[in-house]
Amino acid sequence: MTSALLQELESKQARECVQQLQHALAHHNQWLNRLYETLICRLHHQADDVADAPHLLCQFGQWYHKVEDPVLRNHPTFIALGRIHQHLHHAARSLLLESAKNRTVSYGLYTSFLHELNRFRQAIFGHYLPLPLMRHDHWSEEVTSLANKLFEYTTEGVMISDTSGSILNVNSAFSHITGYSLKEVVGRKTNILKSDRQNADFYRLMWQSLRDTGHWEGEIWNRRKNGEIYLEWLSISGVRNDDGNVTHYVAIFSDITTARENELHLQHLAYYDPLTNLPNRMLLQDRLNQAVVMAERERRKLAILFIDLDRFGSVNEMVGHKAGDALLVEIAQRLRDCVRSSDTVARMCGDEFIILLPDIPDTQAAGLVAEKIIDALALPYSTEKQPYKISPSIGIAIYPNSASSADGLLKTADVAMYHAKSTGRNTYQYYRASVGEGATDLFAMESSLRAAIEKNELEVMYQPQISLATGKITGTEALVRWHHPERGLVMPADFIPLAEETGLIVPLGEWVMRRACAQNAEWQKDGFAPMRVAVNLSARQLRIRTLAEKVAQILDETGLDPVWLELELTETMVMRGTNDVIGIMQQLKSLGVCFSIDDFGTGYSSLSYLKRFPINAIKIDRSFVQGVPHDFDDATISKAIIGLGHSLSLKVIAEGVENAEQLAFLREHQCCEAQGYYFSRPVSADALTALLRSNIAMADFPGAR
Ligand SMILES: Nc1nc2c(ncn2[C@@H]2O[C@H](COP(=O)(O)O[C@H]3[C@@H](O)[C@H](n4cnc5c(=O)[nH]c(N)nc54)O[C@@H]3COP(=O)(O)O)[C@@H](O)[C@H]2O)c(=O)[nH]1
Repeated sequence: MTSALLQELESKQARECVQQLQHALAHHNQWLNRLYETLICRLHHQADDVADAPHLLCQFGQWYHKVEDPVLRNHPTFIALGRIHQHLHHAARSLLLESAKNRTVSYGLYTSFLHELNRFRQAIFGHYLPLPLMRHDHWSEEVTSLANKLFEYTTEGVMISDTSGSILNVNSAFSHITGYSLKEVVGRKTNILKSDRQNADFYRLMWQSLRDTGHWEGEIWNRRKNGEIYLEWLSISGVRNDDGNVTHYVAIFSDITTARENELHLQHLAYYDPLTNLPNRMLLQDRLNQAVVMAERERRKLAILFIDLDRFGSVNEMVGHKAGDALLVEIAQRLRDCVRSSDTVARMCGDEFIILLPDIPDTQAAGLVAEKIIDALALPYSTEKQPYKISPSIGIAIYPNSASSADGLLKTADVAMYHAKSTGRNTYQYYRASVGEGATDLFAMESSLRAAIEKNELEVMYQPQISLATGKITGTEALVRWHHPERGLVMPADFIPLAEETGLIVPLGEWVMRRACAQNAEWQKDGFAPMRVAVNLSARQLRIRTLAEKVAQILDETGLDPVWLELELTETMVMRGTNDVIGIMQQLKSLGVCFSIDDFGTGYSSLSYLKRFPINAIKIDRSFVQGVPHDFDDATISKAIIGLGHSLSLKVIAEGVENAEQLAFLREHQCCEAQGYYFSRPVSADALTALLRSNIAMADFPGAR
C-alpha cells in the first residue's frame, strides 16, 4: 500500500474516531443532564433552609458516589460539582468539630459554611437566591441545631470520649463504619477499635501530639466489630473547658480502605504490566537508575539483557491473540525463573523484555543468563497446540563497559539485540562499539525498504516454468528484486526476512502481486497464450482476514482472470494453518485462484493437509532436485513426491533444475513441469516477453545448449 493511501486511510480513521467521540460525548451530556435533573428533584424540597444542609450534603454524596460510568465521572461538570461539594463538606466538618469541642461555633466559621452552602446550591440549582445570613443574635441557637444535625447526617464517623478514653457518644456513621451500635460502645474504651497494625511508638507519638497541640490527624488501621481491619483517616481534637483543661476528645474519621485499594491498584497499573504482572518500562527505568548509582558507588558491574522474541508476530497471528497472550505469560514466568529474586525482569512492550542484573561478578555471568534463557524458551509450551519454536535475540550491555548511564545502557543493549538478530537470531550478543554500526545499518535498511516501493526501486523478475511434456513455457514465478541506490541489486534473501519481521511484507507482497497480475494480463493482451503467474505469499499475508478481498481487488484492477494466478505457500505455512487460515484459503480458492506448495518435502510433512486444503500443485524442493539422479535418497524422495502428486491429481513442478541429467531424470519419472537455471534465471518482464515472442522450446533455452 502506498504511504499516500495509508495516510488517507489513517486520516479517515481519525475522522471517524472524532465523530464517534463527539457522539459519545453528546450522549453523555444528555445523560449527565438527566442524572442531574433527578438529583435536583430529590434535593429540591430540602434546599431552602440552612437547617436542611446536612440532608443536602448526605443526599448529594450518595448520588455522587453511585455514578460509575468512567466517561461521566471524568466529565468536567461532574468533577466541578464534586469539588464544590468537597468544599462544603470541609466547612461542615470544621463546624461540627468546633461545635463538638466548644459547644458553640464562631460566627466566622458559620459564615464561611454558609458561603460554601450557597456556592453549592448555586452550582446545583443555578437560579437559586443565596440563603441570607442569620442575624448575629439568632445564629448561635440555630447553629447548635445545625451542628447536631451534621453530627447525625454526616457520612464521617464521630466518636466523643472523655480523657480516660471512655466513649460517651457516637453518631450513626460511626455505627455504619465500625459495626458497633451506640449502646454497644457507650462506656467502653476507645481501644475497642484498636488493631495490631500500629506499634506502641505510633500511639505514643499520637498522644504526645494531642497533649502538645490538642490535635492529631493521620491514617490509622482499626478493627470493625466483625474483626475486619480497615483504614481510616482520623482527626482527633481535645475539647477544653473554661480553665483550659482537656475534658473530652472528639474523633472524626472516614473509612478510606476502598480509596487506598484503588490507589494501590492504580499504582500497580502504573508500574506493572497488566498481562504478565512484570515491572513495566517505568519501574525498570527507576530500578535501573538506582542500580547504576549503586554500581557506581560500590564500583561493581551490572548488566542489561534486552530480549526480543524472534518472529513472535507470526506466532501470535498463528495461534491467535488470546493464546499469544497466554504464551507471553508463560514466557514471562520462564524469564523470572532464569534469574534471582534480586534481579528485575520487565516487559517493555509486545514481545520485548528487559532483564536487569544489578550485581554481576564478571561480564560472562550475563552471557550465562542469556544462554539459560535461550534454553528455557526453547522448551515446549503448555499453550502449544501446533508446533512452534520460541527463540529470543538478546543484546547485552554491561555497566560501565558499554555505557555509564541508564539511558546509555538501554540504548546499547538495544543495539546489541539488533546485532543478535542480524547474526541469525536465537542467540545473544554483547554490545561492542563496532556492533553499533551493524545495527544502525539494519535500521537504515528498514527505513529505506519502507521507501523503496514509493521510489520505484523494486522490480519483479520472472522465472519461466516449462512443461516437460511440450517443452513450452507454461507458467512463470514472480520474484522480487531491490535496486538499492547505494548497495546495488539486493536479493530477496537479504530483505524479505526483514520485511517479514517488520510487517513491510504486507504492502510489499501486494505490490508484487499487483505488478505480476498486471504483467500477466498484458502478455495475454499482447496475444501470448495464457499462462499462470506464481506469486510467493508470506505467512503474514496469509493471516490477513481481508486477503481474499485484496486479491479480488487486484485481479479486478489488473483485469487478470483468477485462474491465471497461482499463490505459492510453503508447507510449514499450510501445516500451521489455523481455522482462520483455512477459511482465508477457501475464500481465495472460491475466487478461482490456485495454490502451489513450495519447498515440498522440507517441512512438517503430513499428507492429510494436501487433501484438506485447496492445493493444485507441489514443487519438489531444489535441495532434492540437486542430488538427482546420483544421490539415492534425493532420487527416492523426488520419485516419491512425483508419485504422490500423480495419485492425488496434483501437478508436480521440479525447482532448481540446473543440468540435463536432472532434467532427464525428471522426464523419465513423469514430472509435469520444471524450473531452474538450466532453462533460465529469473529475468526482467521485457526479457521474458522476448522469450515468449521467440516461442522458445526446451531445447532452445540457452542453458540447454
Ligand atoms: N513473500 C515473498 N517472497 C519472495 C518474493 N520474491 C522472492 N521471494 C522469496 O525469496 C526467495 C529467494 O528468491 P530468489 O533469490 O529470487 O531465488 C529464486 C530463484 O532465483 C532460485 N532458483 C531458481 N532456479 C534455480 C536454480 O536452478 N539454482 C539455484 N541455485 N537457484 C534457483 O530459487 C528461488 C525461487 O525459489 P522458490 O520461491 O522456492 O520457487 C524465494 O524462495 C522466495 O521465497 C516475493 O515477492 N514475496
